Amino acid sequence: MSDVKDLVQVAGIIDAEEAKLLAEEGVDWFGFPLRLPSGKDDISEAEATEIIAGLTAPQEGVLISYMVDADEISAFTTQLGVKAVQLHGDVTPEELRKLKDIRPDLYVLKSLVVKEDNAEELLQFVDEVAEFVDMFITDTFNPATGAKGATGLTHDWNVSAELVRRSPKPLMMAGGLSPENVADAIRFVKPAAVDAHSLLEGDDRRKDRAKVAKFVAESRKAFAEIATA
Ligand SMILES: O=C(O)c1ccccc1NCC(=O)[C@H](O)[C@H](O)COP(=O)(O)O
Repeated sequence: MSDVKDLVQVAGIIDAEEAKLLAEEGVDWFGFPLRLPSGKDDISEAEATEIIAGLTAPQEGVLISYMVDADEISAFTTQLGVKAVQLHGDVTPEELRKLKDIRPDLYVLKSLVVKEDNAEELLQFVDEVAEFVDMFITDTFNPATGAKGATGLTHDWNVSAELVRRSPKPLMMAGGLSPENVADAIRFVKPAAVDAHSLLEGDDRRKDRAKVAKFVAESRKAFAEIATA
């Protein structure tokens, strides 16, 4: 997982059938939000562990977590058998440093949740923690609900683009990405990776095969374009 580039992640896997669909459509990383503060996980830890064990490289399972304690994060990733964790909570720079110290093998993604007026704060945070993080992921804040992830909302892509320019580490872009807008997002922001959840679902709240296929195809096409631009 050293040179992570042109990667497509889909988050919010709810069962083995959905994971199989995503694998068949060429998704690289599979995000499992677990132990959410709401207490309402979409999948059990046991089923997530089984799915993760069945993935074959370059496919990887990623724990999406609000945990903020390095020891707890480390223990939970070991339990699940994941090589990567996406930290969505307010983890301090000290805990990020500790996590890197105790688990140099773990690929750590830290979220940068974009609000109306916090671009400068995010840029400073990147400067502060980049050495303890392997990748950043931008996401969108929903002021109406306070949600920091899976909002289905886009944010100001100028902020994501500025974070890409500033960060010495690769950046995954997320927040309201869909089959229709992902290519424009990649061309504008030039991220190393993209991620989506809500807008790949059908009315039954499961991932829709046609939407996933188009999201992957549009992403690959745009990544190829920016590589040659
Ligand atoms: O995916 C979730 O259910 C989730 C829940 C709580 C925090 C983060 C979560 N996911 C993180 C992701 O990587 C999502 O895919 C990302 O927030 C984008 O979601 P969306 O805007 O719905 O595409």
